Amino acid sequence: MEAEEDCITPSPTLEETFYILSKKNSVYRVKLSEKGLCLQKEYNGNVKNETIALEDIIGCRCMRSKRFAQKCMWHPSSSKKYHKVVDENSMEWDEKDVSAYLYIYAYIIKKGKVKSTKKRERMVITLRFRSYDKYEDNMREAQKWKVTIKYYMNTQLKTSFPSCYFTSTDVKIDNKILMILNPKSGVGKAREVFQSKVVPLLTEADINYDLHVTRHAHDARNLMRTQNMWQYMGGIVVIGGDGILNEVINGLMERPDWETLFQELKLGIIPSGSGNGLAKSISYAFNEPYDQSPILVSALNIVRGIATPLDIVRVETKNQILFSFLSIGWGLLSDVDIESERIRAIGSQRFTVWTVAKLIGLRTYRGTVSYLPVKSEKTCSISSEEDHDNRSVMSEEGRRDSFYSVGSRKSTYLSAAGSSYESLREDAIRTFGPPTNIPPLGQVLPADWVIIKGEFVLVHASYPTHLMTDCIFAPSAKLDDGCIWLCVIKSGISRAHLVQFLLGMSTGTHTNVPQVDFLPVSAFRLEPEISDGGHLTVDGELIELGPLQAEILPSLANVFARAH
Ligand SMILES: Nc1ncnc2c1ncn2[C@@H]1O[C@H](COP(=O)(O)OP(=O)(O)OP(=O)(O)O)[C@@H](O)[C@H]1O
Repeated sequence: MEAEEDCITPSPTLEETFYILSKKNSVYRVKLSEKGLCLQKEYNGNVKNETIALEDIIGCRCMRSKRFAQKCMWHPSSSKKYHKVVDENSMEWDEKDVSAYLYIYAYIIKKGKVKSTKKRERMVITLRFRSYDKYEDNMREAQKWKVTIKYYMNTQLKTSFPSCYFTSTDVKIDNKILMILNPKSGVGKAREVFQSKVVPLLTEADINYDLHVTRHAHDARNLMRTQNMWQYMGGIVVIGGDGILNEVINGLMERPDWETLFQELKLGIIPSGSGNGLAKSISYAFNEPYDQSPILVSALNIVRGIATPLDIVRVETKNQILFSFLSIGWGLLSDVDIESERIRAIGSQRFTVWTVAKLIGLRTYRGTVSYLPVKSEKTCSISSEEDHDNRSVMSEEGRRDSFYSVGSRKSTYLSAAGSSYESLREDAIRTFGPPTNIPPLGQVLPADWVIIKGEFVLVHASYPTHLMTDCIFAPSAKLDDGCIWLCVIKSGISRAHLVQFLLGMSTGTHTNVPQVDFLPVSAFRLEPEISDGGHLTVDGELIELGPLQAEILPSLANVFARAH
């Protein structure tokens, strides 16, 4: 007997041999350990091993035969349909068959059709338990396997995200998820995508969820602010674009309990927008084959329940505080993003078409860009011990009480420290969230800031790698590196270099183009000349043109990701 490859089975917890009735001399030895399943096929003296890693398993269900028993003990789902089964609690079972079945759902990485590409593929492993004469005894065996698999999945989750809520006795992952679907995102197919591609996975993974379909802009934001989010310790997931996730994050920041919610809650995104920058960045960070099946890969992140830290950026304008997870832009790229809205129906191609149009009549904008360079990546957040003149550093107490009114256009600084804000209107919505560590807008910046005054083609900042699926804007970024990656292009750049820059954004080579500055910073300030016009965007959403400053809040949020 020779093994093709070794199964990863460090001291298997459960082990069972299953016979294949249709093939004499063939058996499957199946071993379960905390690493996953080892399927060992023995046929005429040869041994073939296949390992299904635990992180690739999303769930399992016990079933009972509906009409007739199958002959094979396990098979990949891609092969023929063998027989019908029903849920163990169904009344439609076949009395003559005492077998119990365990269906194990896994999504494994396979080679794609194109060389060197990979993709995730569904695989269903069916184990038939029939050693005993009574169905109840066979079902007990199947249940033992199911409970053990779920226990291992749960343990993996606890290790990766200890603050998650679990009941100590029940191994079922029963935390409810809130799904927020934007029916208008992208080309308007989010509902269909959810029903056909996401719901089946949620069922296989036994995920308990509520679905909220947004009715208008700001619906998700209002929901976050006003509803009890503590019932959604399974996470909050948007089915839409980056704009709807931006609403969720800002809505959560409008709650007094924002701090604990951000610690406990996992946020997720199933892409159906036109940009989908964060969904791509998350998969890119963990080397997941996103491009082949973005929805499947993103939904798998969610059903496995593992989370990883994500940097958030605090954005301050003249009249509001915003929280951003993707980008801030002024000039060419933001103009393209906003102006191409009118051809939204053509999908993500709209960006390419509009960029070409903008290059023909290239505009520049006057203003001042200031930034605080990082001292070293990974530690580039602003230290609160630094002694800057005019800096507003808040005490822990002040931090919890800090709020800002987004309903009010005129706000007054009340605290001496300067980063606690109060609305002039009683009923205004308050924004909480961490305080600033940089001087308020309008105040002089410390000496370690770099200040550039002039005329710009664009100023664009990104914190994760991708602005859009096919735009790797900050190739060196990590989800939690504590850096804002700031790109500055001044007027005077040659057309050739600008084209090289734009083309390079799909591969990441644009960062080395001459006349392009690409810098990791902890914070920056933009002071555009309003009369020059142009668009200012945060996470791809338009905001009023005016002075703005941004600073990194390292690892403030947690996002679903296949972080191993
Ligand atoms: N039911 C709705 N009708 C109209 N607008 C909505 C609705 N629900 C949400 N919105 C608004 O739509 C905006 C864009 O949504 P979303 O980000 O989901 O899609 P997108 O713009 O196509 O994607 P991307 O941001 O990735 O480009 C959000 O800012 C949100 O305010």
